[in-house]
Amino acid sequence: MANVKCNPDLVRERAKCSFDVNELIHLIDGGENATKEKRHFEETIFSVKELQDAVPEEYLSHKDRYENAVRKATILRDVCREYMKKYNYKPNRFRVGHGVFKDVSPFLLHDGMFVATIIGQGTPEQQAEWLPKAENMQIIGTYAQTELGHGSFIRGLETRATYDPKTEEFILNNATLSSFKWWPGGLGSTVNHCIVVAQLFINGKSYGIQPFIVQIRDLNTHKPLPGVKVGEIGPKMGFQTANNGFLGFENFRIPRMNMLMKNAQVLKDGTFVKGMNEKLTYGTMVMVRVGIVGDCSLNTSLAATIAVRYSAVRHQSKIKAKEPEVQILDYVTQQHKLFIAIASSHVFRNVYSWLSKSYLNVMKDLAQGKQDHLPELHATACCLKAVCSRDAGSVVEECRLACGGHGYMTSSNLPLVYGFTIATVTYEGEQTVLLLQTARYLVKAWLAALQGKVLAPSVSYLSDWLKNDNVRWQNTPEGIVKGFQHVAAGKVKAAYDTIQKYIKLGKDYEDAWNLASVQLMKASEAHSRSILCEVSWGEVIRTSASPNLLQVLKQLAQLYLVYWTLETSGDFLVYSNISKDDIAILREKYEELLAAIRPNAVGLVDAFDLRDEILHSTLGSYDGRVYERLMEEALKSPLNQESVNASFHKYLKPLMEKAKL
Ligand SMILES: CCCCC/C=C/C(=O)SCCNC(=O)CCNC(=O)[C@H](O)C(C)(C)COP(=O)(O)OP(=O)(O)OC[C@H]1O[C@@H](n2cnc3c(N)ncnc32)[C@H](O)[C@@H]1OP(=O)(O)O
Ligand SMILES: Cc1cc2nc3c(=O)[nH]c(=O)nc-3n(C[C@H](O)[C@H](O)[C@H](O)COP(=O)(O)OP(=O)(O)OC[C@H]3O[C@@H](n4cnc5c(N)ncnc54)[C@H](O)[C@@H]3O)c2cc1C
Repeated sequence: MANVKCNPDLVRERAKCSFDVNELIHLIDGGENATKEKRHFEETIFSVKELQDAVPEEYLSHKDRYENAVRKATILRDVCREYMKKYNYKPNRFRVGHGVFKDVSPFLLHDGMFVATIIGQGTPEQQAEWLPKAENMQIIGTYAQTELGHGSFIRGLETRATYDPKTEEFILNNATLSSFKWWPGGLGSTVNHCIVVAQLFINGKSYGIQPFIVQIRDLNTHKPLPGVKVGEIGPKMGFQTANNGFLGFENFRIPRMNMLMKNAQVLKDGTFVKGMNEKLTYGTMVMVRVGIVGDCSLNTSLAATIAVRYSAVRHQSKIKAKEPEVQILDYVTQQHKLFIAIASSHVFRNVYSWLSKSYLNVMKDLAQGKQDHLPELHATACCLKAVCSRDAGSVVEECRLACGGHGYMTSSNLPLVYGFTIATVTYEGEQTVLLLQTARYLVKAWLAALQGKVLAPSVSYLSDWLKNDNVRWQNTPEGIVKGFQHVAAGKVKAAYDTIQKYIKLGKDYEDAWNLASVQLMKASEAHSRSILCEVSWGEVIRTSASPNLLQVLKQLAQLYLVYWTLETSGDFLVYSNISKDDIAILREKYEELLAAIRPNAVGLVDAFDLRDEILHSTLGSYDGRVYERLMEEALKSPLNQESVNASFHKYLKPLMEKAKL
């Protein structure tokens, strides 16, 4: 990228940077070698001509866009397969995926959930049967759980799998419209297999939801098999190339061994054997929720890179009347909008890495029959997924707005980035629903703290707070982290007390819970924020880096702490010992941090190392040729390929002529 002719503002910005951008790139990637490997892989992918679109895909019809995405998905698969064979390298498909598809791949669910569910829910025999075929793409699959009538409340799913011991088969049925599967990615026209989550019935008795592997289309003709009704659900706000679909069965039979039986089993005679914990059936969702925290880091870095580079290039208005128009990045309000995006991306990355380690530890435990840490993992993954996805959505939208009118252009890519980022708030567990799952855990933890029991590490601050809720406020990062824990503990206590109050008033527990649920949701959010602050600050102070880089990383981590303290200062005033003077000090600190980060802003987004092919943005490319690119992209519009459009003769001219009469 070094020899590209750049916009002079960007050249000046890069010269100002106080740290070594390459050092940060290596830190983010996990080492210099990892960066080399990543770059070599991306170079390979983006030099494949067939993966580059001549016409921006927004101009294609819905059908052509899908077909183009499938075409590219198959080429990408081949190139990756060869590459992995040759270099034994496991790429981050998401990064290049955004480059190749702008949006998401029609194979997203195959990789992200179909294969993962066979691994997580299948017995060794079932894995041996399906995994090689799925990994080789001999079969293509998705994860079909959500129905028209139910997504959040999965115990309410209506698709039925009734066991027939005579033939040793399950019979799948969707008797009602609301039972039709709705949403699964790739289901529309791409996949031939599904993991179908259905209610198991044996001899008229329900055994809860179980996962089944089901072939739905003929492998040669791709026609739906008899008894299968399948199609695409139509255009959405984003995810246009994900090919989301619907699915229903009518007396569709599958062999007994197609129920994934790592947890629960159905024996030949119809005996149901319970698993160690029925919630292990929900395992794929926990894994994907952890992954979404990492996706939030990538999505935020895409938006931050586009908006920061654009803000360095764009000049508008003046700070001082007699001086030239300034780079909009010099407005402190612009810095306020954008630097939290850079900081959040680092926080999400650090927290993702921490959460992934917890996830792997719990998986190891489960393999040995130990499930003590599962509730804590579930609670933590739920609230972090909910808060990080919501934050990422807000940050991306703020970056888009920070680009003014040009941020509204599809060619800025910000609308698309927003489309796939905001989807993460809903899929894999709607945010409120997940926050309330965590609240269940927090309420139990609070009760245990009241009883003097030892709590799991992520909630041990509740016991500390009970012992001493009167800790003096300190305007240090550690003091702020403590403050977030105080807010969370205060909110958990308040929500718990509210439940008790309603129970005393004669309500049953469920109604009391519903009445207190706004507080419970807020307590859960506060708990999540306290984890984000504690973990990210902890990670940064343990980072080994050069003094210059460490200084910048600390500034970003502090910015995150101070930003959120100020955003939620009302909570701090209620639940901690912060004073109005402390808040004034933090405001000043915040302004200092914005000023300190300002010279490094472009260097910081360069360190996300997002190639132009991944950014897909007229506003965010490395060379900063913003206006040239906006015009070049506009000229690609089909309406600009002719000097007079037919509609003039057909409609406009007759209209004008009628007006003359
Ligand atoms: C590759 C990326 C692309 C992804 C594209 C998108 C894909 C999708 O969206 S797939 C569909 C995803 N769907 C969801 O995420 C549904 C969300 N709903 C649920 O997960 C559940 O219905 C629920 C957790 C909200 C509630 O489940 P339910 O069975 O009703 O449980 P209870 O509320 O009664 O809780 C009972 C008990 O179980 C604990 N628990 C719930 N889930 C888990 C879990 N995954 N792991 C461990 N434990 C779990 C829950 O905490 C309760 O515990 P107690 O409080 O101790 O009773
Ligand atoms: C882009 C995208 C891709 C998807 N891909 C897949 C896929 O591949 N496979 C698949 O199976 N599914 C998929 N889904 C479906 C997704 O998982 C569900 O939409 C999601 O879990 C939310 O469920 P819902 O639609 O039923 O929302 P609802 O639960 O109907 O939510 C509507 C409102 O009700 C509230 N609400 C619901 N229950 C409660 C409660 N207990 N307490 C308080 N409030 C509540 C919610 O907070 C929300 O405000 C996808 C969805 C999207 C948007």
